Order: sequence, then C-alpha cells, then structure tokens
Amino acid sequence: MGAIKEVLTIAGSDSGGGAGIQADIKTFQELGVFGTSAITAVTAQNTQGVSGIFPMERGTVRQQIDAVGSDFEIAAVKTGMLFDASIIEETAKGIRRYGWKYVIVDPVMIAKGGAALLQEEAVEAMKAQLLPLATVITPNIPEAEVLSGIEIRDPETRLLAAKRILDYGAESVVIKGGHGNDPDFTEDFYLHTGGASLMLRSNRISTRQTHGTGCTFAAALTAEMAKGAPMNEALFTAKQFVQAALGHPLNIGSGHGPTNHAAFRNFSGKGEVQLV
Ligand SMILES: Nc1ncnc2c1ncn2[C@@H]1O[C@H](COP(=O)(O)OP(=O)(O)OP(=O)(O)O)[C@@H](O)[C@H]1O
Ligand SMILES: Cc1ncc(CO)c(N)n1
Repeated sequence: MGAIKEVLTIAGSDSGGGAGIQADIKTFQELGVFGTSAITAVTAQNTQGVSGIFPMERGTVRQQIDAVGSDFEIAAVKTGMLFDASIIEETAKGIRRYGWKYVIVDPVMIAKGGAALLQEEAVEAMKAQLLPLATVITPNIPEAEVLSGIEIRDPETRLLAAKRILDYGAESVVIKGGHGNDPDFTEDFYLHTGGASLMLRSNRISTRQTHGTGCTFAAALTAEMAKGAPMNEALFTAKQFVQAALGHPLNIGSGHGPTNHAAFRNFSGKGEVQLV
C-alpha cells in the first residue's frame, strides 16, 4: 500500500457535525485519505438551523493555510463556506502559492434554513478569483443559478448554466440535483470544458435527514481525486457515498438531521446509482 494521500479543506465549522469541516473530515477518514483543515468561520448550528456565524480574520485563514501548505503534501484541496470577499482572496492566494493540483470548489451560499453562508457582494470575488483555479465546481441548483444568471428549469437551461459557469475559467462543473423537481430521481450533471459530459442518476431518497449532503459529496470527490481516480470514477463514488449516507439515516436531532457518513463502508447497493 502506498503512502496515505493528504488533503485540505478550507471551510466553515458546523457545531452540529453534519456539514462543513466536520462532514469533510469524516468523509475523508471514511475514504482513506488524511484530512487537514483551515477554518474560515465558526457557525453555531444544529439540525434546526444556524444561530450564529463568526468569521475568522483573513490572517487567521492565511496562517492555517500556510501551516498546512508548508509542511504537508496536499494532493487535493476543497473549499466550502468562505463567507466574505477577504476570505475568498486569502483562499485563492493560498491555492496559487502552493500550486495544488486538484482544486474542488463547493460554492456554498445559503444553509437549508436560509442563513447566508456567503455574503452577496462576495459572489463577484468568487467568480473572479476562485473559479479560475477550480478543477471542478460543485454548485447545487440555486448556486448554479446565481453563478450563471440563468434560471434552471429543464436539461437545456441546466446545460446553458453549466457552460456559462465554465466561462469563468474552471476546468469542469457538476450541477448537483438535490433541489431538482423530479419526485423520483436526482440527477447530477457534469460538464468538462472539453465538451465531455456525464449524468449521475439515482432514486430520490425520501428523508428529511439531508443536512450536509453537498459538503459530503464534494469531500468524497476530493478524496477520490486525491487518490488518483479518473474523474468519472471519482464522481460515481462520491454519488454512491451520498446515496449510502442518505439511505441509512441516523435519526439525530429534531430538524434536518445529518447524513450517515459511515454507511458507505458497508454499501452494497452499487446498482443504485447510474452513470449515464
Ligand atoms: N433526496 C435525495 N436522494 C438522493 N440523493 C440526493 C437527495 N438529495 C440530495 N442528493 C444528492 O446529494 C448530493 C448533494 O446535492 P444537493 O443538490 O442537495 O446539494 P446541496 O444543496 O449543496 O446540499 P446541502 O446544502 O444540504 O449541503 C448530490 O449528489 C445529490 O444528487
Ligand atoms: C459550516 C457549513 N458549511 C456548509 C453548509 C452547507 O450545508 C453548512 N450548513 N454549514
């Protein structure tokens, strides 16, 4: 067995443990990579919502990135909640400083209960400074609409939105389908600048315990890319990881509970996700 791959997440802390840094580290551990972190903001949060947001100073973010970057061989870096333009700038500078190969940008904007995890005026900074560095961006449907300025109603508008997002300079994008309107299926649509596309389709699992699915998906993708999986396989594993995590709920908390990050180890439902 080769040396364990080291990965970094630059994201917010979720005290409730289902999303953010906590989801990332749990997912990294499950998929056999070594997780490090740079915390951008502390949130007071549980399954019912966000009750407080405490952003870090930009220098605190920079120092964490430098502490990790100067000592670890980071095979892939993931970004999550970045909150404001100054943290986006530090994150982009850090990624450029260390020249990390795989950059997975989850453009987190709004929590399930409606709390803003990214300030509105920071969207332009994200487009200009971070998206050009991304190997893959993983917006959900509302985030893809904000980034592209296109309302996603059907496969045609989804394709247009994906193309528009790629115009900001990322290598590829996956528009996640959790917020889609099909009651039976979810579809995550992947598009590469070279024109190649993929669809990850699964049964829609009927559950309220969906807190942190987006972070978990992007973290699993990060882990698989760090291990050297080709993009289509990394996407497939990430989708299966989330399908398992949603399909084996833990029943924690009284609101939108966390997914089960440990379910994938025993997952045998390979046929539950189709790669089209
Ligand atoms: N009910 C569901 N059944 C099956 N898969 C789902 C369901 N909801 C979301 N997913 C999957 O979870 C992943 C995350 O998708 P989603 O669009 O919900 O992201 P998100 O809104 O960023 O998540 P969150 O804000 O909860 O972290 C995708 O792979 C999507 O297909
Ligand atoms: C800290 C944090 N990051 C991301 C999300 C999005 O799920 C969240 N709810 N909280």
